[in-house]
Amino acid sequence: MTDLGTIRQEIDEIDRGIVEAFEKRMDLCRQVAEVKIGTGKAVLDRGREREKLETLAALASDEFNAHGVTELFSQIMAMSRKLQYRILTEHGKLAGEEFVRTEGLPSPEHCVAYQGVEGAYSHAAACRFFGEKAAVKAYPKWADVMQAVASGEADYGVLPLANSSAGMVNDVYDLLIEYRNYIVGEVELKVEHALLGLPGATLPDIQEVYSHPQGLMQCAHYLDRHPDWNRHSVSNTALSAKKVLEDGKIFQAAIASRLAGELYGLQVLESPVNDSDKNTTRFIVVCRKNLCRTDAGKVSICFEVPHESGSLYNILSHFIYNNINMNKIESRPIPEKKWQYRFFVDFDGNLADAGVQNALTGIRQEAAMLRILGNY
Ligand SMILES: O=C(O)C(=O)C[C@]1(C(=O)O)C=C[C@@H](O)C=C1
Repeated sequence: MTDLGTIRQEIDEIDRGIVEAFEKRMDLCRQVAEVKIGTGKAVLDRGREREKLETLAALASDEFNAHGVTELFSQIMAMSRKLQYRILTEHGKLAGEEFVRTEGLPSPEHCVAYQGVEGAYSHAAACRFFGEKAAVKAYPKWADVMQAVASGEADYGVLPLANSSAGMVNDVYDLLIEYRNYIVGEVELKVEHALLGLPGATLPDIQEVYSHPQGLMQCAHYLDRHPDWNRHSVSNTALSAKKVLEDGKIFQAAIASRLAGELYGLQVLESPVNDSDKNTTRFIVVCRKNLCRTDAGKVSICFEVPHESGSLYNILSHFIYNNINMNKIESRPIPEKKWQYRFFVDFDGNLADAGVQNALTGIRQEAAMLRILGNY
């Protein structure tokens, strides 16, 4: 039997040959990129790749190797594309060039929009980001906030995007696509809910509890310990406090902030009632203008991929290849395309970074849709 050392020597020699052939191939791909820049032809040519994979797989001696050859050459061609995107980027074909770079965000001229009523967590987030003196304006729905920003009625809008216990705020993700506003900032707020009742009410009086669905979700374990309480959703936590005051019923309680309790003259029956003491909501600040702070360190994008095997993997490979740290991925259904999804990804970086530009150039060409939602 041949010993391991001898076999390995032979493998090493073959591998050297593969590297040499790979480098020759990449040199040719460099030339392909120059031609494509000249002609404006897209880097990705699915037809050519499919044909190549079929031809090469047919050269293999058995099915196992045919599968291996398909895998190997898919990767080689993916590498070739990444090299070409880099060259495209070097030639100034930048993804994300539509953004206007700014040292700091301009102060609001008109107002900052938030959803709910005074005392809402979004109100607190707006004050945290823009300062207590900023002119804020409440709107009934999240879509109204987006619309006010899109129309210029408000300079900025503050919306909750995710909560550390209840997860993503689906509707706000969908609104980011529906409206062409940009994310220009973010603010995290530790959320501590209180159970609020009318002055004089006690815990045993309570039968009906009102809050925003997110508030109810974030206090689900606490509420489970009171199975006889009926839970009701309203459009905002602070609004639930207002409602309890206005209804004047001793058996009603709201789940909202202490501040909302103070504003609407309710008393704290129990606090905190959220299940996790780390309960934190991440709010985004949106603007109609495509502003990007020069020191921005996070990019948010949304993309759709063709409905075929491996397409998400291919898109994510652009982050790995360009050494980009992706810190969040979420998906939302595309209503017009049954069982298809759009993806929302956050990653570290600035649109001026070469790696970010390479990755976005690749994703722009290979995804069915790409939107850069913001760099902040
Ligand atoms: O032939 C091309 O057009 C290339 O860009 C080269 C190549 C390859 O590496 O073979 C790479 C990307 C295309 O999707 C198809 C093929």
